[in-house]
Amino acid sequence: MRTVQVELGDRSYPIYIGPSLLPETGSYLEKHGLTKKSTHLIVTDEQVAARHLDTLKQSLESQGYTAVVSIVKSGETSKSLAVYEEVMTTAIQGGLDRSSAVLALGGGVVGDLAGFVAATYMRGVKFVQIPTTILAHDSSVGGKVAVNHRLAKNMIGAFHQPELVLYDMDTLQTLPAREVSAGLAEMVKHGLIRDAEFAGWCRDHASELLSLDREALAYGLERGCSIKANVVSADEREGGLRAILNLGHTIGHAIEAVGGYGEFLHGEAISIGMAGSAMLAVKLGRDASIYPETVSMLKALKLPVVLPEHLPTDELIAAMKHDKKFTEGTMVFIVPDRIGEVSIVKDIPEALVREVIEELRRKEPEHV
Ligand SMILES: NC(=O)c1ccc[n+]([C@@H]2O[C@H](COP(=O)([O-])OP(=O)(O)OC[C@H]3O[C@@H](n4cnc5c(N)ncnc54)[C@H](O)[C@@H]3O)[C@@H](O)[C@H]2O)c1
Ligand SMILES: O=C(O)C(=O)C[C@@H](O)[C@H](O)[C@H](O)COP(=O)(O)O
Ligand SMILES: [Zn+2]
Repeated sequence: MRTVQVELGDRSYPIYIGPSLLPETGSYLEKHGLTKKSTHLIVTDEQVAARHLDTLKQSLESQGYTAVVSIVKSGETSKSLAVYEEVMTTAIQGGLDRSSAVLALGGGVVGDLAGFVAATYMRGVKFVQIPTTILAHDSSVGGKVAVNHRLAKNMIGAFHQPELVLYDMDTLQTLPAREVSAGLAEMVKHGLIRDAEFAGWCRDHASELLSLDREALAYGLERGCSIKANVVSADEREGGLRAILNLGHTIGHAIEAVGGYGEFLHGEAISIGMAGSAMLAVKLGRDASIYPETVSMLKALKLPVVLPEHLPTDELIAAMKHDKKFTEGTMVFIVPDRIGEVSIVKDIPEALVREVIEELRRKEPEHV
């Protein structure tokens, strides 16, 4: 088993990554001091429940824990205020109290939704992340929790750190191929922002990662989580540095919102967004190789890099103006300086963003 620590003073917590962890959840909760006197809440989705809910329930029962369960529909549309209210209803009817915890069993959708419930139920209760997707090596770490608004992603949310992250890699073996690639988008993002060698490693080990080779995955998840943990430890509430984790997200979140939260998976949308940021970097005078190199890494992981025709530029630009980095009337982008290093650049002219959007619809470097 590998352990990555998120250092946040008295809110520090471990990310346990390894096989056969889900059946041991009860023992981990005990080790982390979760009470057996209150009822807890498991939040999961239909696909994950069908595969993993019984194992979790049995593990909790065997250690003397009681939990009620809220099963939401699978997919991004469950990150909504309507579903949040449903989950809250289960928590209230189940009699959760201030010593209870919310356990998120699933991918980033369940994690963000359940986390927002944990952050707000009785003004905040304990939270445990039990991720089951590759993408969730990002979403389960760092405490950003939220639901979407029709007009903009993650618009209604909070910062609420988990007590622990229990990442049972066995669960990943049942992920559909499209979800595997989408998850790898955030993995290579962690390399692109902070570690050129790791970004190259992701490309060079793409076939192992795509085929869910356990050793490659364990290394990739550990390295991705470590990079994320370091950034979060340095800037928990995104006063500055943490914004680098948003590489590709200004365009990516706009694609998700304009696409109606369902057409594109988060990882697919930010892959196109990362290609766009690399294109923007070149337009801003960075080395011309950044764009083809970025695109080659994304394509190796079977990710999209071209923006589909049917998403109107005006709607995308309007959605981008709801980006959380958009302040004081200026567009802020995370711009690669080279592979493995990025800058937070303010005052990006809208005309330049429009140019990138238009080119992103058709352009794919020929030599990639
Ligand atoms: N909070 C953060 O820091 C953060 C970071 C990155 C992404 N996110 C958010 O995460 C969300 C995307 O997360 P995701 O990609 O994990 O999506 P997801 O939670 O929707 O899971 C993807 C799909 O895979 C299914 N699934 C999950 N685990 C499975 C398994 N083990 N086997 C088979 N199927 C399984 C789910 O039912 C779902 O249909 C987005 O909403 C994004 O905004 C948040
Ligand atoms: O943890 C962060 O910080 C991130 O930006 C990670 C992103 O991958 C993630 O998609 C996050 O939810 C985006 O947050 P937002 O603040 O742009 O809504
Ligand atoms: Zn993301």
